[in-house]
Amino acid sequence: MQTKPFRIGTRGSPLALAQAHETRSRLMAAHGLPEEMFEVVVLSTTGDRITDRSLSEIGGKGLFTQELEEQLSSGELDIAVHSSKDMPTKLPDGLHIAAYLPREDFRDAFIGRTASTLKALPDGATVGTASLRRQALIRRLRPDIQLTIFRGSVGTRLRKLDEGQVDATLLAFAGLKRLSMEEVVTELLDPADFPPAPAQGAICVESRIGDPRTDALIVPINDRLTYDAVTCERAFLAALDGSCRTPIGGFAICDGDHLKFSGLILTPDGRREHAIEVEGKRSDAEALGLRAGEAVRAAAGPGFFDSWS
Ligand SMILES: NCc1[nH]cc(CCC(=O)O)c1CC(=O)O
Repeated sequence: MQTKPFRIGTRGSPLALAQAHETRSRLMAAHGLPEEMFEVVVLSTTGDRITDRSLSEIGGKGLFTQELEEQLSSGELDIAVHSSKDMPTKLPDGLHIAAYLPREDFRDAFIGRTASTLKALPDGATVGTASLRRQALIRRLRPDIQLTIFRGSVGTRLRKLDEGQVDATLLAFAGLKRLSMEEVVTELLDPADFPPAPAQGAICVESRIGDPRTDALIVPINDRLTYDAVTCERAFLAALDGSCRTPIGGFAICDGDHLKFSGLILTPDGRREHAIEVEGKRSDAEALGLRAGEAVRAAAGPGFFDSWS
């Protein structure tokens, strides 16, 4: 009997490819299947083609996922592998996140050229980042710093740093580790005062709802701790509408059956903020995230969200 290879869709950036290959390796190991059973299919997305503007300017997170999701819905792909952080909170009808791989370190990494820590940067130093969250968190700690929009792949950003375009940049530690580039990191930022983006550091597998062949393959590679933590974080984002113009940080930590979530929203200038902590049962992960999002939204009041839109 001839079996069609299982088609794994991914973007073509080095990080995306590393994530797709990790997913394939885990599938091969979980089922004892040979590499030929899996085909990694590389697609270019709108987000990959536009690299000179910030994501919020060009329309947000969906730009990295749309092409993959279209091919998934049409049956061209069996799964799509993504950075969970890049996933919109609402997925197209008929698709869902079927699994999360074991999460990598979710902290942000500081990569300094003229100083090794954020605190030690000279007055008025420049930092390159396109992330509204990182910009707001930097402004909150170091209002003197000049921010430059920095996009492109991890390699592109590190090259710009090397060329001296900025004094420092920030990247997800997880991405650097997956690319075996962690030696460039000069400081790991403490999530207590520099919370990561919700879902940072977690690879997710998106598939069609009601596709038993795919479910049978995917379910064994799901990491339940990651699933619950990221589900909570994404619920927090969803409760806040996940607008990509709102700087939002947050992370959940699972310990046995217990889950603790810490979230933060701030204004882009980093001057106003609302923090929240909730904890409870891991099985209530989604409800806890929603509750945290609703509480922080109520505490902030509508004026908080209007003040910059
Ligand atoms: N938006 C780009 C993006 N999406 C996911 C990661 C890192 C890997 C991860 O969070 O899993 C990155 C790069 C970065 O923020 O440094």
